[in-house]
Order: sequence, then C-alpha cells, then structure tokens
Amino acid sequence: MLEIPRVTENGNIGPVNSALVPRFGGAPTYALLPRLDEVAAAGQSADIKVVGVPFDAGVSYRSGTRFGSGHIRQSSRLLRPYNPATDTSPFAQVQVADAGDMAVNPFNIHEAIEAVQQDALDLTEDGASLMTLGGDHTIALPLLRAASQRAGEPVALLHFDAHLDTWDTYFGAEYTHGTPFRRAVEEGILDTEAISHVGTRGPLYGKKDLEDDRRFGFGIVTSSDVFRQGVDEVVGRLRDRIGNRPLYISVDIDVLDPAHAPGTGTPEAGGMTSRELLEIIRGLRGMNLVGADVVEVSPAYDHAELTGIAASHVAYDLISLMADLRAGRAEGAEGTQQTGETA
Ligand SMILES: N=C(N)NCCCC(=O)O
Ligand SMILES: [Zn+2]
Ligand SMILES: [Zn+2]
Repeated sequence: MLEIPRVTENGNIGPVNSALVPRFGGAPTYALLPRLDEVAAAGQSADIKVVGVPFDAGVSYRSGTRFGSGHIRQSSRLLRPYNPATDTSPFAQVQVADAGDMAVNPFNIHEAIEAVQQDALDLTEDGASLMTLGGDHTIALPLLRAASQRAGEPVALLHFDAHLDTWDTYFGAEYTHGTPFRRAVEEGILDTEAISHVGTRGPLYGKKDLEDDRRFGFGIVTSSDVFRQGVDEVVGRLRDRIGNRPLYISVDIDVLDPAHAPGTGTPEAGGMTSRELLEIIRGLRGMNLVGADVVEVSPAYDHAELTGIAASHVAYDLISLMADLRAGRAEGAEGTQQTGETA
C-alpha cells in the first residue's frame, strides 16, 4: 500500500495532506479524513464520526438518494482543514473519522430503519457525535430515536427542509421520507416545546397539513421568512426557542433553491441560498448539538456537483459546531461570527 501523508495536529489524525498528494486521487472518504478503522488501528477513538446511509426506498418522487452519501464524499475533496467563518479547525481540535456506510436493506424499509437505529447506537456508544450523510429523509426517524436514547430524553429538532415531512401516510405506508417527523412526535422522542422547520415553501395537499403540523408543536420559519427577516433575526428566534436543550439538526438539501441544489428528488422553487443556510448554521454555535444529518442528495439530477458541494459544506459547518462544542471552545459564542470587517 502507498504511504498517505496526513495533516496531524494535537495527536488527531487529519485529512490527506493535499499539498503532498493530489486531492482528486485516492479513496473519497469525507473531506479525505481517515477511516474509522484506520483511527482505531492507531489506538485512537473518534470524537465525531461521519457515516453514510445509502438508502432511498422511502421516496415519493424521483429516486437516487441511495447514491447521495457517496456523492457528498466525492464532492468533499476540496474542503480544507481551517474554517475561518467560525475560527474552527475541526479536524485538529478533535478526532473526526469516516465510519463508512451502513448496510441497510434496500428491499425492506422496516429492517432498514431498525439497522440505522442500531448502527447509530453502536457508533455513539463511546460518546461520539454522529454526522450522517443520506440517504432519503426516512432515515431521520431512526437517527432521532438513537439520538434521544443517547441523550436520555426527547431532543429538540431543527429541521431544514422545503417540506414539512409531517404527513401521515403515502399509499398506506407509515415510514417514508415525507413522514419521519410525524412518527417521531407520535413516538415521544422529540421535545415538542423546541421543534422547528426552517425553509419550508411550496404547495401543500391542504390547509390541514399546517394545522396538523402546528398541533404537533412545530414552529415554522418559511423560506420567505428567511428572505424577509434575514439570517440574524431567524437565528435569534431559533436560539430563543431551543435554548440549551439537546439539539438534533436535520438538513434536507432541498431546503436550498433548485438553483443551488438541483440534485434532489422533490425540488421546490423559491428556496434559500447556500449562503443563507450556512450562515444560519454558523449562528447556532454553542448550542447543545447532539447529532445531525444531511439528506436527500440525488446525484443523477445534480449538475457540476452543485448539490454535492453544498451538502459537503453544510456537513463541514455542522462538524465545526460539534468540534467547537466538544473542544469546549463554544462558550459564549453567540454573536462571535467572523464578519470579515478587517478586510
Ligand atoms: N423530500 C422529502 N423529504 N419529502 C418530500 C415529500 C413530498 C411529497 O411527496 O409530497
Ligand atoms: Zn424536502
Ligand atoms: Zn425532507
């Protein structure tokens, strides 16, 4: 095997050193990070684990998100180790590793959901935080089950999506990508004082969709709200609502406008820009983030890796939040975002 030089700081084994090895070659782990088994072979554990879920048996329109995690990894080769927006070096502050893909049954959605829950529990048994790359949105349900089990209480949820995903059934099926958050409320794994959708838009089946959603406890910041109120006000509202509760963040990449993320299965016009989404995520610094996913990337509909790049950057900023929190760097972080005013 050829020797792979890595950037290693503070004893944390980091990404392939792209000053010495072309970043466009070699195995596409997320951000060219080491695999979890390589980190384990060096006698270390990982604080943050990136895991893929190649699953799309829950979709109601275009398919193909089973290839999403691979595409996000392939589109993550250009990520660099320092995040100036938050003054974070996520891969140096803590150990981050790519745990590979979960072996989910493509023919049995119930088995797949069980497997995701169990694998998420196994991967977090040592206290690690999980950054999951989907896969369709069905997988948020078992991921939330595992997150609330680990937290020992129902978790707060920030759900970035064009869609509510609180519908009841499709063709009689309860477990689909349009229903995970209704199931999660029914199962009592969400803290319904602190759950919000962000970025919703587009036509619904009826007014009842919104009435049901409100009854479950969801707050809504629509895509238009983000445009009209601006990022800072939205961040303030979300922080107030959630406080220091254990927080799970689920990002359906279709929250972005199709201009920013064409590679997805149920696109809706009028979405957020990738800049707005990244800025909102950065504004959540210091919150008690216990897990996150980025889902619904469908590479066959992508162009020029637009969607893959957006998703890989969203995951990078989520990992930065986790790394800061775990490294104890995030205290009093509210309002400390770099604005570039020195330029
Ligand atoms: N993309 C997600 N997760 N859900 C969309 C469901 C839209 C529908 O079938 O009406
Ligand atoms: Zn969606
Ligand atoms: Zn969704």
